[in-house]
Amino acid sequence: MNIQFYKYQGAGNDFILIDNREGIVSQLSKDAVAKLCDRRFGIGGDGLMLLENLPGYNFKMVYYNADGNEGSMCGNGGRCIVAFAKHLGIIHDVTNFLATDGPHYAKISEEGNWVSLQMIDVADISKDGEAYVLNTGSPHYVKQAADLAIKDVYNEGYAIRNNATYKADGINVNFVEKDGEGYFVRTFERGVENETYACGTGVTAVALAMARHNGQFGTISTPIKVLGGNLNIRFDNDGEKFSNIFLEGPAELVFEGEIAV
Ligand SMILES: N[C@H](CCC[C@H](N)C(=O)O)C(=O)O
Repeated sequence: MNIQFYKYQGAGNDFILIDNREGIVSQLSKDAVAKLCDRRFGIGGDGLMLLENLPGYNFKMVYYNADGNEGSMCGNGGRCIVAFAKHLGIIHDVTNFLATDGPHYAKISEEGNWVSLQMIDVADISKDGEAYVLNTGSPHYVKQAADLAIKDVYNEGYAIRNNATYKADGINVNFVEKDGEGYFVRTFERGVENETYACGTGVTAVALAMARHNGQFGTISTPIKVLGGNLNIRFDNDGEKFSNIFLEGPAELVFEGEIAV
């Protein structure tokens, strides 16, 4: 069977999107998703999403990592599926959709290529040595680093993601370095099992962890540079929890086509 797909990217984190409102895709096997996401044997992508109907919401986001496993929340994927919903005419400037970690509110620019996505509130941040560990919809490990541009993110990220603490459930590993008013971040992603060009829940985790680290309270805006572009995170920190967290950045349709599944 041939299905129509759309390829999106947000700061270089790229995704395959399928309009599944009519239920054309009933069951995607792990192998089928992995093949579609393969950059040589398929379309290529860090993940694949189905946009589905759900009463009470504009749509439901179903997210798979590139290895074919159903993933947890994906921030850049969330921004891309909002742009996709606008492209399909399902929404205009605001939306309320359901993802695996709960409801998400988002705002999209008139041109449809800039998305501000609300993320779940975060109260718990723990430490693993010097690193911070927190869940922003997906689990993240945040570690400060020097000379990040030349760091071996693959091997160091791989070693942390596969150590005794994290091997079973996996974790996304973010390295962060101060950069002007904000930060530069590189991420080894669980489920892709490689470094990606950007990770939305990851830069969100970094912004919160750095606010905790630096004892910053109130309303905070943190620009973050990643390999694939620039993102911004806005949030409130009252000392008890982080709320009104928004991940902001570009989301663009790259191409569309048909593929056999
Ligand atoms: N790229 C994603 C993260 C995907 C989460 C996935 N790697 C997992 O831990 O299941 C983002 O922009 O937030």
